[in-house]
Amino acid sequence: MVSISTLTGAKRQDIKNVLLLLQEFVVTYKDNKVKINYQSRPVVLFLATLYATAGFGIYFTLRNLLTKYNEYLLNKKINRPALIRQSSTILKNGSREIFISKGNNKVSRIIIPKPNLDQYAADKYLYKNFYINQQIIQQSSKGIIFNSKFLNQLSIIWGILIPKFYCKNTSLLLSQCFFLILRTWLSLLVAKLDGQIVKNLIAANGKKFSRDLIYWLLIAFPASYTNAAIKYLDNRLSLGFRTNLTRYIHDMYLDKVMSYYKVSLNTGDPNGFLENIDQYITEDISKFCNSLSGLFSSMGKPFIDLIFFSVYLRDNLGTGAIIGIFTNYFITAVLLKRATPPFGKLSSQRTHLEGQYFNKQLNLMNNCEEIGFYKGSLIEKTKLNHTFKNLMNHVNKEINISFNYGVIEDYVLKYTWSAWGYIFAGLPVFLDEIWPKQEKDTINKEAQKVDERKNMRQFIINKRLMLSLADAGSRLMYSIKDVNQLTGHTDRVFNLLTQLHKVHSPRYDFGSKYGYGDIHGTIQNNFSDGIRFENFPVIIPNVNGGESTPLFKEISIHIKQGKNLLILGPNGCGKTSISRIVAGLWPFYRGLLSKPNDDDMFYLPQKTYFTTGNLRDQIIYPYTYNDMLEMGYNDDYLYHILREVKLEYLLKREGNFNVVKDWKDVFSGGEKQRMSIARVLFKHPKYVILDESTNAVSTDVEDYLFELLQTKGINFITMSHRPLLMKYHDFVLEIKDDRSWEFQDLTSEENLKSIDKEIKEIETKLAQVEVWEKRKQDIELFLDGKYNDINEESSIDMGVELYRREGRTSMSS
Ligand SMILES: Nc1ncnc2c1ncn2[C@@H]1O[C@H](COP(=O)(O)OP(=O)(O)OP(=O)(O)O)[C@@H](O)[C@H]1O
Repeated sequence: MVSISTLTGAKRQDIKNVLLLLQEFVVTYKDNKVKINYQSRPVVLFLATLYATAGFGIYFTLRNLLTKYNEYLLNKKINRPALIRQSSTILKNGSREIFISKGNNKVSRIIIPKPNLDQYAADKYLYKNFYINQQIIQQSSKGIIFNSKFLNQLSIIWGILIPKFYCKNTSLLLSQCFFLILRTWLSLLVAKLDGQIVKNLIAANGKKFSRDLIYWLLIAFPASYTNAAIKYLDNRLSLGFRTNLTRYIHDMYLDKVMSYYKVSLNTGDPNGFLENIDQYITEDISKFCNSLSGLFSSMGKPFIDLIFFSVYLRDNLGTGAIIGIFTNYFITAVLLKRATPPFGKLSSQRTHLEGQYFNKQLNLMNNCEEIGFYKGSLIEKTKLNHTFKNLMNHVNKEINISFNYGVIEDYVLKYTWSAWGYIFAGLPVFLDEIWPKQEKDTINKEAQKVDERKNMRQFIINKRLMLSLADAGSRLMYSIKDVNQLTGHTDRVFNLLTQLHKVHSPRYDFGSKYGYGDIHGTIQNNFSDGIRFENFPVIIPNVNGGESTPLFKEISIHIKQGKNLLILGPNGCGKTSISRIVAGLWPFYRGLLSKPNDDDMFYLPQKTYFTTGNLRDQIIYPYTYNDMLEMGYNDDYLYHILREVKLEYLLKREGNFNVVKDWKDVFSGGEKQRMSIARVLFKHPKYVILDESTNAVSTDVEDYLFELLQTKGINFITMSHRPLLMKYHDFVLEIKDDRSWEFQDLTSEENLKSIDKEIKEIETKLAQVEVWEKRKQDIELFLDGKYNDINEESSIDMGVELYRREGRTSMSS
């Protein structure tokens, strides 16, 4: 503790003064001189905020307790919650039920409403028509008074953000508006109170000063509450927008149409091509939602301020002053708008470049092993540096442009407008000063003092309001930059939605000029008698659509139920392309394709995909653990499957099925393929399409796996370039180098005979080889001088031939 006696004289005096002042406050309050009006605005507002806070607190606590109780019941119902990870089930009403692991062996349940597929079909035309309208507008610019591409785009996206009036986002938006108005009103009260406090101070009216100080502290509570509420609602609104938009996109992106695949091939249309779509879905949407919700507070608040303050100031300063202020605002706003660089475009370019850099890094991570083997560090570094340099150049350019603009903007908005504010706030004071001068002598001194205090109070209020007005105006101007940035984000999000709608169309043909080509092929699903191709062309989807040349001549074959087909052909002849068309990844331009139900078919791609998750998830992919339980299977069954594909040691090694690893890096090439076959056994489809699915396993394991599939009664269509696989198949479709094809029934009498004949021929040739090997040994012995036991059939001529071939120089031996 510092004793007062130890301080210097001046400091001691200061402290004494403060203590005296405090004492005066206490005494005045004790003497009940300070009269608090309990019906005054600050008190009412304070109490209202207090009650509202308590009300909300009780409501949210009850709600949390209810949610926790429901989760408790749910976790009790589910025996092994820790095993349920990211699983989803479709409920009867079409909504999706998702269980999300919360750690501590607990899960929470989330319901995602059923997507409205009709809406996507209808919305497609909004995006298509937008571009058609834009083209028309560009062609005939006359006659259209007002057209804003940005506002048109935003109005279309708005339908996703707020799909109907009675929804969560509407209530958030209305609450936001309420708090924005409340804040402006509170600012007015604060300005008045400010003026009052200064007036009391000048008048040295301790009683009123204390009262107003109490009011000030009381009103600070609702004011702070309102400010926090605006920020809170801002974040919640952004989250609400993002949820709606992301769900809308996910529903289109990840449904049966497989837009995620089609978008990746959407390279034909240079305007529509979405590079780094992952960045569009993650970063761009988030930025768009943040900047849109932020704009409500950054524009809404100054806008409401401008209206409120100017109405109030008009009463104090007169209409002329308000017109003067707004004329100044308008002129500077127009000038500044002209000087504003294209921030939206710049920010959209930066996002694009950042995406490129991010993806190059991701590519390095995903392929680190391969790059390591190739010793490709240097070239990867060069590429990364190049992309980074592009990004840095752009950011530099942006910083430079922003600097110049920043100087002008700050000078005009911060200082010129404030100076203008001072002038107008001071006007009534100066005018009052000038006007009563003639009667100066007649006015008594006391009245003059009262007038001065009044003037001071009015000046303080006006100054505060004027500065707030200038601040509101400048914030509105600053938000032009935000609007510009929002324009860039909106354009990117709109482009994403347009492309998704384009590829989502069933008639989408991958990049023809308008994206919707002539797809005339007929697909007959639920075909019960195997698979049938009639005049089936294999066409690579491209700008020419169905008109481009098929990879090989059109096929017409029928593989009956229970039979297996082998498709043979050299690299790049189009084997995988057949499965792409059958699986619906590529469009079917012409002909007829009859195939079983989608549920009865399973495709094993050349490159096995491993999902993030545990060992179990790898076997049951694409099913979830919940699905597995519903299908009546358990972990014992999975162990049985692992044994069948000779991978049971994995379970022993890893310990249990719940081990989570990056499985693509853990499994060897052969293990990956055996794991794929395990998936087939789990799914047990009628047909499986195997695309080089056994080329990494040894021939004995390959034999075993094919026999396993046969014993399980699973039919297969195998794509390969190894004729050896014929023995497991009934038919072979061989694609030749000249794009022709040959179809053989390996089980026909004729074929069986020719195979027998071929086997005999091979056996004869093998026997011959054995004879030749024996003779060769005899000759070697002869040449080495050990001629005692040469076979009679061996000849000197053969020896000479061998001698010449092996380049010996002397025949002395
Ligand atoms: N998206 C695409 N754009 C352009 N060409 C493609 C595309 N996809 C495949 N192709 C081409 O189509 C041809 C057939 O490819 P496909 O993958 O069907 O061959 P494949 O017979 O399965 O070859 P492999 O035996 O090497 O697996 C190839 O020449 C390939 O380059």
